[in-house]
Amino acid sequence: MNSTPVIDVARLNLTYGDHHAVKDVSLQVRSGELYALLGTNGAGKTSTLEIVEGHRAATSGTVRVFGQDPRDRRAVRPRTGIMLQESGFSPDLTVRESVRLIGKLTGRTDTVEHVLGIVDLTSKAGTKVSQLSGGEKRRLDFATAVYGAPELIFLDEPTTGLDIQSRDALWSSVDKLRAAGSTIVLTTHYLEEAQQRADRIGLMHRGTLHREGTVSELTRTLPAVIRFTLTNTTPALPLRATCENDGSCFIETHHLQRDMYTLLGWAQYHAVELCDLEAGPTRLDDVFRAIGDD
Ligand SMILES: Nc1ncnc2c1ncn2[C@@H]1O[C@H](COP(=O)(O)OP(=O)(O)OP(=O)(O)O)[C@@H](O)[C@H]1O
Repeated sequence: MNSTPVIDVARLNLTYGDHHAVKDVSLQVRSGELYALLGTNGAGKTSTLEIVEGHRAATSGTVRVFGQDPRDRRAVRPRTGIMLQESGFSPDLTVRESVRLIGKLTGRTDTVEHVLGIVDLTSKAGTKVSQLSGGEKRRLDFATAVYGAPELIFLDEPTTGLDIQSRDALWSSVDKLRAAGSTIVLTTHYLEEAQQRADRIGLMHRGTLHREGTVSELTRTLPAVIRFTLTNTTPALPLRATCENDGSCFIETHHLQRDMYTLLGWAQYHAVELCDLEAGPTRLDDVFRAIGDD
């Protein structure tokens, strides 16, 4: 990996009137990474990305993309693909015309047929944008963002409104772009997508970069959980558990494997059935839920 960051944000601040929307945010995205910028509603993700994308001026701080000021569109735009949350296509243009127009603006080389093939919209090439479904419009958005396989791609909630086949297809296209060296910046409220795919995650809350790290760095401070239901009276449990009147119990643990072994050994010995047994590592959802407790 190239050691010069693709994106370098230092002490970024943005105010809207009296509202301090982005507070002293510093982050770097390295070449080839998939960096997910996640956060609670109104945390400042879109505001931060709009500055990094060159759409908005910062109140203070510095932002460099490929070592350049992102407002220098000629230097940065040809190397960058952007899939915004809401598309800005002209409804009267056809799918083919939209891709051709936006493709030309990027200055990159590609063909309309190729990108429509990536998003499975070849059969809709002659259809007007106004006649596309919501999911098809999202796929068209993605097609224009990846036209010419840019070095840096921003994906803002890319899978919202997509069915499972289209989601899988989109992620497999992202995997191919990454294999070819593209750097990806993702925002999403589907945490499992970030958990599965992000190399690193920046977690924003109330304008600050609240936490940053790999999934395991973010989750390892929180316990894993074992859940089960007891239907009969049993001998005392071998571990500290929280149980409700209906018999449902959970155990929080930082030693999932060891404590599962203890629990299963106990259940086997006493012939206790652990109904609806589940055990899992800490998920990103839990990190989000813990934000308010920090
Ligand atoms: N143009 C604007 N003028 C004034 N305030 C704004 C403007 N855009 C955003 N805000 C405010 O700034 C804060 C950050 O908004 P932003 O859209 O960056 O958050 P976000 O993290 O993208 O949120 P979400 O997950 O809900 O999309 C919010 O409190 C929002 O109300």
